[in-house]
Amino acid sequence: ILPSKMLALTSLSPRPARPSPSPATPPHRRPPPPCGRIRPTSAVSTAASDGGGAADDYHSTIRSLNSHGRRHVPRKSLGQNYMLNARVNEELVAAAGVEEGDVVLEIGPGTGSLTAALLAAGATVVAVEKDKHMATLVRDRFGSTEQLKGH
Ligand SMILES: C[S@@+](CC[C@H](N)C(=O)[O-])C[C@H]1O[C@@H](n2cnc3c(N)ncnc32)[C@H](O)[C@@H]1O
Repeated sequence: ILPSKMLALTSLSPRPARPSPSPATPPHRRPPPPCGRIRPTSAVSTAASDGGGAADDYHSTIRSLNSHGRRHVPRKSLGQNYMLNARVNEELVAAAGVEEGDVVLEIGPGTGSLTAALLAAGATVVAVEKDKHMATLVRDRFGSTEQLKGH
């Protein structure tokens, strides 16, 4: 079943016809395809830029990602994509029924955007982040507070 579905999807998106290679340029001499440099902002979600969220969170997240004199490139292998819309995080926290005094285990806080909403709701957050750069970023973002325990 799966292969035929995949074929059906492929048939909905036909590839544009390739231009035939110039006879003067042998295949092994063709220049590589253009590949633009990945800008850090293009590699993260831009939910806030659609007008649906808090602009401050978007800008502070981008600043955090590029702090410490480095260019953060999200790692696909770690599923690194980040929520930039503070309102969505607030809705997630409300939907989960997180209340003052709750203890929440957050696996993979990333930039700490959901962490911020959890802390604002009065929860104590135990955050476990595998990427040491992201872990540093979260520590820097919130400073030392009894409400956040990072690992
Ligand atoms: C989808 S991103 C985080 C999203 C974040 N909660 C937000 O709202 O922006 C997933 C995070 O989990 C981290 N991560 C991936 N594998 C992990 C693991 N095994 N243990 C802890 N953190 C992990 C990644 O480094 C990344 O920061």
